[in-house]
Parts: sequence; C-alpha cells; structure tokens
Amino acid sequence: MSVTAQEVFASASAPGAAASHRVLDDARAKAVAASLNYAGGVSPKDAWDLVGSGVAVLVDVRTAEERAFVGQVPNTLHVPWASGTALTRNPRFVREFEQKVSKEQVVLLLCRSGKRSVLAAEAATKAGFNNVFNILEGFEGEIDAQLHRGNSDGWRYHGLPWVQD
Ligand SMILES: O=S(=O)([O-])[S-]
Repeated sequence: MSVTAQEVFASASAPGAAASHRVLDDARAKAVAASLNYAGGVSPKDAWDLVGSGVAVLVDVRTAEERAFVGQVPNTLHVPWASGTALTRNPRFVREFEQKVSKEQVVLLLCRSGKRSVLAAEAATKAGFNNVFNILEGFEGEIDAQLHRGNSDGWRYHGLPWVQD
C-alpha cells in the first residue's frame, strides 16, 4: 500500500502556508549565517510537512538499489547523485535534475545521511536552482559507534512514511 503526503494531509490538519514559509525562511537564514552554498537544511519532519502541504517536492538522490532494497518515501522523484555500491558520481546529475524539477519549485533532497544531498544541493544551486534544500539526517541516519544506522536519527527513525519493494 502506498500513501502520499497529500493523502495524509487531506485527512489531517495541514500546516498553514505561513508555517511552511517560516521553516524555509529559517533554513535560509541559517544557511546564510553558515555561508552554505545552497538554500539550507530542513528536518525530516519539516520536509514531510512541506511535501504534504504541496509547498515542496522531494527528490531522492540515493541509488536505485538503496531506494528498492532499503526503502523510499512514497511517490517521490529520483535523480541519483551517484550509482552502484562504489557510489560512482552521476555525470548527468544536473541534466537529469533539470528534466524533473523547475527553478521555481522548492526542492528537498534526500540521501542516506545528509551528505550526498548536500553535494547535490550545491551542484543544483550552481546550476541556477536557488530553492534547493537538504533534508538533514537523511533516510537512514548517521552511522553510530556500533556501525548501525537508524538508532538515533534519520527519516525512518522519526517514524515518517516509507515503503519497500
Ligand atoms: O548518503 S550519505 O550522506 O550517507 S553519503
């Protein structure tokens, strides 16, 4: 069964436009203060709210295999930043990104733990996309001392919707 953010928000109270814009404005202000080369970072929960209220689209930049076998947020776009287990850089990333989203859209990038998505956000921003945000913590979260992910952060840790093939 697949559930979209829009469906969830149709039956729940969607956050107002003002709240959505406050989240994005805060992220932009922090990005400026930290001299980031992209619009900023948002939490997984804020990302889900922004997608659900139609303010933003989510682009997963992980590999096709990660999406299929680890799991993915339902009904999201996919533009891999890299491919294979060696994470070989996708030389067509910007071209593929341009085909999926417009420069006017607010775009939220998701990867495993929030590092690849920063690189992707920087590349997209350099190509003229000024509304590209990183989803902090990523889908799986940061690796811990036991070499496990997902015990303290990440999309799945926060109990947000996801599906698996
Ligand atoms: O996707 S990643 O940030 O773990 S390299």
